[in-house]
Amino acid sequence: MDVVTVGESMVLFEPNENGLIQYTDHFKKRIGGAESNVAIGLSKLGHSVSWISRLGDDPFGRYIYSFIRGEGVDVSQVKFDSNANTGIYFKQTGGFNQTSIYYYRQQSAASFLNHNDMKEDVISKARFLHITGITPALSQSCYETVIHAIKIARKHNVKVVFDPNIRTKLWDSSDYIPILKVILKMADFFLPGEDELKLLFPNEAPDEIIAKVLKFGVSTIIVKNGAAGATYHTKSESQHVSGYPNEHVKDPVGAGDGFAAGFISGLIEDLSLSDSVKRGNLIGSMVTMVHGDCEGLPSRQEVLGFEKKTSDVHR
Ligand SMILES: Nc1ncnc2c1ncn2[C@@H]1O[C@H](COP(=O)(O)OP(=O)(O)O)[C@@H](O)[C@H]1O
Ligand SMILES: O=C(O)C(=O)C[C@H](O)[C@H](O)COP(=O)(O)O
Repeated sequence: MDVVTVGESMVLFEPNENGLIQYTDHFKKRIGGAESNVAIGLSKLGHSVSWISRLGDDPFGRYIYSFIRGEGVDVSQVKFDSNANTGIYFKQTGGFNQTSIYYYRQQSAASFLNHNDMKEDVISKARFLHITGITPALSQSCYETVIHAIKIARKHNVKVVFDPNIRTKLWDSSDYIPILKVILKMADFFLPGEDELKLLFPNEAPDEIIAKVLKFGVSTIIVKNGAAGATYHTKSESQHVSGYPNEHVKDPVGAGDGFAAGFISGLIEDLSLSDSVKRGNLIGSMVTMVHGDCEGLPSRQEVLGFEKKTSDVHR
């Protein structure tokens, strides 16, 4: 495997028409989940990736399983649990030009992930382990699972990519600060949004934060900044890589995961850091143009077509 990732996926319900959920009668059923978004993105770019998770033994679980498997992701490490439900969530994008997320995922099947679900022979053979800050927010056993997976990765020189994906609705107050810092200190690549850096290091200057994180042992920090692109920092250089602003943003959710898929894909192909960030920016931008968290993740041909676009109609 090129990449292994672990985390929860949920069925996502989104109003069929622009409007507030309170007044909506019809919903479109989709799927979401940061780690499976990244897995699907990598698979569509031609890489081998395994997604580890737990799903309820229910129709939603089977729908998610088939969808992710259908995108070419290895799901051999996914377990069905007959004693817990698959998580769901609702997304309101229409209305007042603000996206709101409502989770129904407490005690979900994925919140019962435990360290026995992490197989050394699976993780040790990968080049990268992708971890987000969502999984440790789900339960104590999920937190321990993530730490266990990272320890296996480090033992076998598998590089750890950490996206903090801070979801304040999943945490009690600012509990995420010490917990996500434990993970950060074990990571090789750190992919925060600019806003997330401020949440993790309140009242500290950006330069000081970068210096501190590099001292933790993280080799590369990539700070994402929406349409503006992203800036990467290593011990020896800092460089801003311009984004791909577009006038067709339909849904911003999933851009960060698209970025992660593009960036990791660049690393797998031994592109330079700058070109890997550029690919992340491109895919992040493409994801925003399509409704849904993962439906805008492009294939390799679509990436090339987008870069060389000469016409709006392809026939
Ligand atoms: N409106 C946008 N236009 C173009 N590119 C975007 C836009 N929003 C996000 N992106 C791309 O996706 C990346 C990740 O998005 P961002 O919103 O910064 O991350 P996160 O969701 O993790 O906070 C950005 O660095 C950028 O490359
Ligand atoms: O919220 C959660 O728990 C999820 O996993 C659902 C979403 O699919 C990702 O959060 C999208 O993440 P971004 O790419 O950062 O927008």
